[in-house]
Amino acid sequence: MNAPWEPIPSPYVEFSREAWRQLRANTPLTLTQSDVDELRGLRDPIGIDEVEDVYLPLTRLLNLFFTGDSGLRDALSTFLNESVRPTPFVIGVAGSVAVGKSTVARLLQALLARWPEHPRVELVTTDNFLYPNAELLRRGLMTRKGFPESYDRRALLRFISRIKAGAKEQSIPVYSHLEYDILKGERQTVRTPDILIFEGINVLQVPPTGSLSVSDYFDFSIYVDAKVEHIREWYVERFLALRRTRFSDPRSYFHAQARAQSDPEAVAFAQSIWRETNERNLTENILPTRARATLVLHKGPDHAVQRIRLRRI
Ligand SMILES: Nc1ncnc2c1ncn2[C@@H]1O[C@H](COP(=O)(O)OP(=O)(O)O)[C@@H](O)[C@H]1O
Ligand SMILES: CC(C)(COP(=O)(O)O)[C@@H](O)C(=O)NCCC(=O)O
Repeated sequence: MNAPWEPIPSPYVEFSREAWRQLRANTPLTLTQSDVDELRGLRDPIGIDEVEDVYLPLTRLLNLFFTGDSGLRDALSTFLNESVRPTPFVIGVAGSVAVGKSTVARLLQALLARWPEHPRVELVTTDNFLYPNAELLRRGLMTRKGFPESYDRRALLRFISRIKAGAKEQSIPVYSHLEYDILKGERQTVRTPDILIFEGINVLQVPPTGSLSVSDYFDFSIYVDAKVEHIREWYVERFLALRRTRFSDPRSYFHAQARAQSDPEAVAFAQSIWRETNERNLTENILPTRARATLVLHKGPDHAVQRIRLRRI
């Protein structure tokens, strides 16, 4: 019998950025710096070198997994003695608020769509499935936005299971960061793609016992990781940048507040939203899901990916 202190082998293999970039093989660079500038989030300094070092090897790996999927489908077809049709390959992208998930997701969408095997790549963010503010207020959840209970989990599950079941198209709600709410009367149409990227803080959440969760439908998942103290800084810096830009739009939820607050008051306000909502959610709900990801991208203090961990078992 093994002694209780014997270590459990890690399911991951870890790469430095230098080692990972060698795995690009001959994957061509299909984006320019100005494409990257359009795709990156506010205050995300990502450059073309990072696309080459980190994201080209990653798209090569994803393409290999995508192609390998047809082998499993053939096995199932043989077993069932009927043809099993392809379903969209679903990639989950998880991680804290302000860690830069949306840049990763948009870059992957642009890069993967340039491969001939899977030209149709859709990107859906889970904020579209948040309850509207009126419902969050009714449930006493307005300061818990982003926590698992602030999402319509049945709608999330219905969406992803219909995608996998081959529904031609679906209409889903639309969340606006500007208005900080679900938009009344607006819908996004999602046509069943070759690849679906499903991005959101809680996509790797485990379901309550006995039920399914969206991650049960993932073919691959990515956790975007960084130290909590770095993400906190990024959140506050981004809040201040938004205050100088998007919050000046009268439609912005934070418009009146941004005008009334002094600079130090704005910093204290951003720090309090971070502390009371986002950091709590990170430590209680998001970070514990990291161990479930197929791949972990670890960012350093300058936002750049430094280390990559890939599940090999
Ligand atoms: N209050 C806000 N107003 C306008 N845009 C915002 C606001 N908060 C976040 N965003 C934008 O929404 C996107 C998603 O942000 P977030 O959920 O924190 O994820 P991440 O930073 O990991 O991509 C980012 O592009 C960010 O710039
Ligand atoms: C909308 C979010 C919950 C992110 O949602 P996601 O797309 O990751 O499901 C987050 O950006 C947010 O607004 N959090 C609430 C606290 C805050 O204002 O930062």
